Amino acid sequence: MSDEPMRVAVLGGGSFGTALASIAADNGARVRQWLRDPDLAAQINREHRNGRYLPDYAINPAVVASTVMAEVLEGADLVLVAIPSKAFRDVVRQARPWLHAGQILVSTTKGIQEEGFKLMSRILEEETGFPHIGVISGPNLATEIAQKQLTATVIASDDPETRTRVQTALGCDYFRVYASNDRYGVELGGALKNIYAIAAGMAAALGMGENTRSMLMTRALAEMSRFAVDQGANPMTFLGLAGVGDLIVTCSSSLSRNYRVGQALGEGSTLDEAVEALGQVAEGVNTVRLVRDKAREDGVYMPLAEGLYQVLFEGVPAQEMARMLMLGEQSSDVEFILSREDVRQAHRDDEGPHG
Ligand SMILES: NC(=O)c1ccc[n+]([C@@H]2O[C@H](COP(=O)([O-])OP(=O)(O)OC[C@H]3O[C@@H](n4cnc5c(N)ncnc54)[C@H](O)[C@@H]3O)[C@@H](O)[C@H]2O)c1
Ligand SMILES: O=P(O)(O)OC[C@H](O)CO
Repeated sequence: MSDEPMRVAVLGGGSFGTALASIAADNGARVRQWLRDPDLAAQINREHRNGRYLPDYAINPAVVASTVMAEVLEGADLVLVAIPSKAFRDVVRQARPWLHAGQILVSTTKGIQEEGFKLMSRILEEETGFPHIGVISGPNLATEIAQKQLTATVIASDDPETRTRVQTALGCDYFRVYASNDRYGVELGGALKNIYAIAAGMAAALGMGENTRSMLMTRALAEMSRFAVDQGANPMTFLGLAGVGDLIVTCSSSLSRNYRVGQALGEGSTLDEAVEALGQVAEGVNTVRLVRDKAREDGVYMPLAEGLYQVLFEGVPAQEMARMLMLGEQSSDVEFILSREDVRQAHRDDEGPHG
């Protein structure tokens, strides 16, 4: 490997993109960050601060921000795409003329494209056809990372070079980077947990207790892994940082934007009011709609996603969601040990001919 510093490009000027850019610069990389807003780019270059998304964070002065894609991508070895899912493909298309097959392309985005139910790394693949593609996901609240609180993420790719290069670029003493080859599972975990973070925020605002929160998170894990396995992911991924790890943090912290949307709904706001007050993207709002439709289409049992969908889009009061949870099927605890079908069959047998 050469002694030249790694050249990292970050697309996106939000809080996570900014924190990752600064970590890479701390690790000695030459870092360029692309964003749309020229005033924010100027502020990052002048004050080494992102006043819009992470006002109290001292960005490494070596990070150079720009609104010009060519300047940011020129010579980049690693490209991190930190753009909300709705704009992701569009931004990758803008970047495409400066991308090449030798680069490592990594999505940080925890969302789903409506057309074709596609995850972001799939979009990277479709738009480029390049071989070094990965995704990072884990318990990664940007605000805490900016405070250098200890945490870890997962780099998932079936390409070993992508995994090791990202571990080198981003791993440091407060941000560990673990590896996985289940790209789809890791990416789906990151998208799905946003649904349950909204439900958890709502439950907290409605005054539900710790037992309830624990039940909600655990049944959420069962539901998200059931769905993910149906879609082809490895269930073991959900035992890791990008599964249960990210679920716990996002369902527990009001630093999570998805959790905050849920809290606002539980306090009586409409969805529009909750999203407007947030002023940032909460991917879970869109994800719950897409996942609920997909689960229905594929016959996957997802009572929590269904209940949340009804609260968000069909005017069902938030209190009803808790009731629906308690009225759901009393089925298997861990389906990979005892299948739901076995529990159902036992009930049918118990009812017998008189039942
Ligand atoms: N913030 C976090 O704590 C966090 C942590 C882990 C992962 N993520 C994921 O990473 C992704 C990026 O998160 P973030 O918090 O850095 O940013 P964000 O989701 O708040 O997005 C903001 C950035 O995207 C830009 N953007 C939005 N629409 C755009 C468009 N049409 N064209 C160009 N740029 C556009 C905004 O200008 C801004 O720079 C998210 O999708 C999220 O799921 C976020
Ligand atoms: O602020 P959220 O809800 O988008 O969550 C941020 C990260 O995904 C937490 O890992």
